[in-house]
Amino acid sequence: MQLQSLINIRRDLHQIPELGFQETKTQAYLLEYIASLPQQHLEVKTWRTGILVKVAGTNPYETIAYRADMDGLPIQEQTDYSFQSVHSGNMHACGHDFHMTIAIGALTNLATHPAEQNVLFLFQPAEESPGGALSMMESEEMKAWWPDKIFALHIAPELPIGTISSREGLLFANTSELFMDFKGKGGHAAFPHMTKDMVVAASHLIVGAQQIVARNVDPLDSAVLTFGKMTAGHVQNGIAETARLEGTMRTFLPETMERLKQRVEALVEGNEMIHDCSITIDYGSNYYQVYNSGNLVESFRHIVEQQDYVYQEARPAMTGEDFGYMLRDIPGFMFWLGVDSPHGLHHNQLQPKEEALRVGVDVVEATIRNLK
Ligand SMILES: CC(=O)N[C@@H](CCC[C@H](N)C(=O)O)C(=O)O
Repeated sequence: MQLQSLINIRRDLHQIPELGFQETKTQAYLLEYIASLPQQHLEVKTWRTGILVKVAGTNPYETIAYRADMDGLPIQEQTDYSFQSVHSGNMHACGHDFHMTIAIGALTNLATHPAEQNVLFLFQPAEESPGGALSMMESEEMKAWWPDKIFALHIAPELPIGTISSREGLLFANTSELFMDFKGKGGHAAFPHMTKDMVVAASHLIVGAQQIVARNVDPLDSAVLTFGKMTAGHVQNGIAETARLEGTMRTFLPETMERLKQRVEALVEGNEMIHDCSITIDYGSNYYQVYNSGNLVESFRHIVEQQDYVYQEARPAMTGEDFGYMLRDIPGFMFWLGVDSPHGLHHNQLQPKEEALRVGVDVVEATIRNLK
């Protein structure tokens, strides 16, 4: 498939980012494209807003799957692209437009020149939140086409084009979302003694939370607790009755996540007493670590090097991915694809270079055909 065709598809998808399990336009776009391919080797199913495409092999001894996530993020795009998101407030700021386009590129080639084994393309909704991998795996559609091996990629803004990076074992962390709702008593800014100020309570909790990792996690282990969003109050001269914190926790060890949750709960109890308020905790969605199968990563490294791309050993990252659930039950791996963007993942100016689409398709197709 020509680079320009890949670019056109990526740009179309980039314009219509949709949040988890709302990917109806994205699904319709992909289904229309898939229907335009030669159909003799293809079978297509939908599951919620996702799609499963099976390409029959010429001498099938197993099924290998490639998974592409489909959802965008609730971020207002600030790029100067002529093909900016037309869904105000949503953006493909995590590269899922790339992931889907690369799947489409490899699928297009395989539809006319199938591999020996069966290939399953999984277009999976809701990676960012609330997580689609686990429920997709539990669906009748996926159970009927259960693969023997699986892999996926993620764009890496900090790596140059042509560089591929992965590692055996742990690649991404265990994650838990963290939502806290504060309820106190609002009032006039001039009468603080008659109120329970939730701006102060939430600020106090944020500062206290900075000690949780620093003083409860073994320095040789790793964890992160980040609050990415804080909302409270209505007016500059009023005292806020409610506040909400939204964040995420990341750990390399599953047991460290349990420790973080215990300490968060203790901190919340303490803050309720100090500020005479109520605080509820919701852990939202939790993702299982991404743990790569060693022998498959080794085979993958050979495939990358045979294609004259650069293979670089990755460090584990505190990113999360619900693809971890797929790797928990199916041998496989995930890798980083260099896209050389000056701005990183989840940034409102993420601008991956489109030449990386060609590299992605080459590597995915070669992996499907040659992974041992
Ligand atoms: C690759 C990537 O950026 N993934 C997301 C996954 C988010 C999981 C969940 N919504 C959370 O925030 O815990 C990430 O932020 O790492």
